[in-house]
Amino acid sequence: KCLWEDVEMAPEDPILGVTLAYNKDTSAVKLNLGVGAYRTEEGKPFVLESVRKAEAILAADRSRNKEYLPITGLAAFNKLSRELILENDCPALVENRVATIQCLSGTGSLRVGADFLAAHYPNAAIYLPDPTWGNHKGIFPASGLCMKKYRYYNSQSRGLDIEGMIKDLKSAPSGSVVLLHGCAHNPTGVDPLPEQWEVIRQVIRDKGHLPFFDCAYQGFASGDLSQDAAAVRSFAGDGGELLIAQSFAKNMGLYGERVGALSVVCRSEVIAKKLESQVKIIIRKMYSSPPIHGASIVTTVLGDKELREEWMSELRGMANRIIQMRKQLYDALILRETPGDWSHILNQIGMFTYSGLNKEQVAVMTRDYHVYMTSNGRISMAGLSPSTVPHLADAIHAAVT
Ligand SMILES: Cc1[nH+]cc(COP(=O)(O)O)c(CN[C@@H](CCC(=O)O)C(=O)O)c1O
Repeated sequence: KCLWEDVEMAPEDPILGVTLAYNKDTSAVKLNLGVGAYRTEEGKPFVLESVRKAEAILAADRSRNKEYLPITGLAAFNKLSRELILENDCPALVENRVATIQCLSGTGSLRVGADFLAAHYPNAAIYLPDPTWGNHKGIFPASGLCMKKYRYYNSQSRGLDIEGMIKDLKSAPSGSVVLLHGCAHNPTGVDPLPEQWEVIRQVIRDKGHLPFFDCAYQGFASGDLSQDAAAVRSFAGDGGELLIAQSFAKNMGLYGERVGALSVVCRSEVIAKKLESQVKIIIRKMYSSPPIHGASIVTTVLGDKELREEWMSELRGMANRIIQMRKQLYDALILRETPGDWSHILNQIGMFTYSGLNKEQVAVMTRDYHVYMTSNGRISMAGLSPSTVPHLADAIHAAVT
């Protein structure tokens, strides 16, 4: 018998596998609305102008080399990244209480954070919103954390189940880890209102829970970096501990560069230094040090006033295009008198519409209209353009009538 003959063929990832199926489809009208990656009106991936300019600056700089970065990554990147998510005058920053470590994009930041918690915050379960980004359910158990869930989405109202969420957070054992989406909740596109965030924050602090923010879409949801960071900042400003995973995949279009950061807000500078030293031990044995190029792009863009301004306007442009697609899809369904209330398409925030279509309806749309999306009914709005909205509306209409 050959070695590994009995190894099972693993299933494709529910999100990334959609793209593989899409690529195999030869139809001229196929639509990839699966992976959360921005596309232009022409349906093409988008390299931001501010990023191209930053890369030109880097390429022209003959003093640069390809030496190893420190285990914690590019120091200038770490500083700029934490200042982006937290306000410069945030007490935690002013008192130097934040340890920031460059990691492999959002996924890597979550995984390093999870390994850190498994080692230094043992016996606590991590509570995930129901539903949540699929890979959360892979990352945390891989680090050895016990996973629980808290109610989040109300499928009847298609809104936040704030009562259920608060009840579950209150009944969780004190000191539990609570995973929160900073903005643009994936897959529902439903975010707490500012006043609801304040209730959530108070319950978490009263219970001594440890909040872990996953911030993969800062600036991408509303187009405004501060608005999208408001929830995280309210926690960081209250003096308690906090973990933050950041990603520059979407908001700077650096998907394949794998640029992100894990920040741990502590109660003192001394504790932050000790935590950083322990996170270094975890990273050294995992991948030793992070890639230099993407972090250098982010540092160049954020560190230059003009490039940062240009980036912010490109960010608003991407967010606005997605909002336009929401309006056009909604109008197309109204025009077709498609049965059902579709106002959630307009009310949801960020890249995704959580359509409410079930997996059978999704299967019909794929089979008959070559529309590719995740089986939970999530539609990546960035995959749409004015010319393809009618095709998607036809597919949804057929699926629900
Ligand atoms: C909430 C959330 N957190 C973290 C990440 C990780 O992103 P990265 O920085 O690239 O490691 C993503 C990407 N999720 C979209 C991209 C594809 C994926 O699943 O990965 C998605 O949900 O389509 C998220 O949606």
